[in-house]
Amino acid sequence: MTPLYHDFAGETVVVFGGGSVGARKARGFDDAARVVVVSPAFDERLRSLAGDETASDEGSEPADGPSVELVRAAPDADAVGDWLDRLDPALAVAATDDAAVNAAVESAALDRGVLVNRTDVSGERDPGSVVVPATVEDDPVTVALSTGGTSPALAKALRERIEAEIDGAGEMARLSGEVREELKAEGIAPEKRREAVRRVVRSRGVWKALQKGRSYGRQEADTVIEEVLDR
Ligand SMILES: C[C@@]1(CC(=O)O)c2cc3[nH]c(cc4nc(cc5[nH]c(cc(n2)[C@H]1CCC(=O)O)[C@@](C)(CC(=O)O)[C@@H]5CCC(=O)O)C(CC(=O)O)=C4CCC(=O)O)c(CCC(=O)O)c3CC(=O)O
Ligand SMILES: NC(=O)C1=CN([C@@H]2O[C@H](COP(=O)(O)OP(=O)(O)OC[C@H]3O[C@@H](n4cnc5c(N)ncnc54)[C@H](O)[C@@H]3O)[C@@H](O)[C@H]2O)C=CC1
Repeated sequence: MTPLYHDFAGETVVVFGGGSVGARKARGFDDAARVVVVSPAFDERLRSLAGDETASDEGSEPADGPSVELVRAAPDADAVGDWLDRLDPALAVAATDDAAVNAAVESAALDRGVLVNRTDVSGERDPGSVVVPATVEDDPVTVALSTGGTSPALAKALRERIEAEIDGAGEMARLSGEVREELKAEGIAPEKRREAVRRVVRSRGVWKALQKGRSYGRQEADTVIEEVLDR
């Protein structure tokens, strides 16, 4: 499997199954995509995510923009293809507790060239079938972690470790991004510029100073940069 970051902005993600797994997957996509959950019943978390009043009957049009919409229906294996044709999603998530329905979601999605996430199987996937990784975010930094479907519990445990490990990475990304743009604009020779940026992102002093605040981090970074540029 090859890890990729995919932007679902403006796309629809359909989740079949409104239980605890469907709720977790829906939450993973609702920042960017329009998420439609098709299920006869909905987990408490989904109802609060969507607001009860948005639960609508089969056939109504989804809203524009990122959102979670709950559609009350229990398509059988033969019907899931029609749902995909109607909703035209970029990704379908099979998260029902009915293996036949999940299998039908997978094959109907693969037939239509729609990405599919089968939540009830692990290990090897068919081409076009994706896994949802454990993720850590410190904007604009994101870490995605998969055990290749072998051990989701380990993915979760490793995610918790990394969360602590990359504390402050978002600030560091902004600071070092700013530094590299400035050094480029100043016309510093590429080799020196790269060395300066490499030293900043590895400097314990800069990481520590950033915890106190952006301007402290900037000061410490400037000291490191001056050393490299020898000015
Ligand atoms: C293959 C995959 C398909 C997919 O869903 O994409 C899949 C499949 C299955 N998960 C199962 C169980 C559990 N899943 C979790 C948790 C997570 N599962 C996630 C992803 C994936 N799960 C994909 C592989 C990812 C990889 O490559 O590592 C995470 C990372 C992302 C997310 O889902 O958001 C999220 C952690 C998020 C976080 O915390 O950061 C826990 C832990 C817990 O609940 O505490 C348990 C219980 C412990 C255990 O069983 O390990 C079962 C058995 C169901 C049963 O027994 O019936 C199956 C199906 C099977 O194994 O057949
Ligand atoms: N990938 C993962 O991280 C995990 C996956 N699983 C797997 O995911 C599946 C779902 O787990 P839970 O959410 O805990 O189960 P659950 O029983 O809480 O939820 C299943 C949902 O599917 C709905 N449903 C049933 N028939 C349907 C149909 N024809 N169309 C649409 N929705 C339908 C039910 O109403 C219910 O809301 C299980 O089969 C399990 O094997 C379980 C734990 C973790």
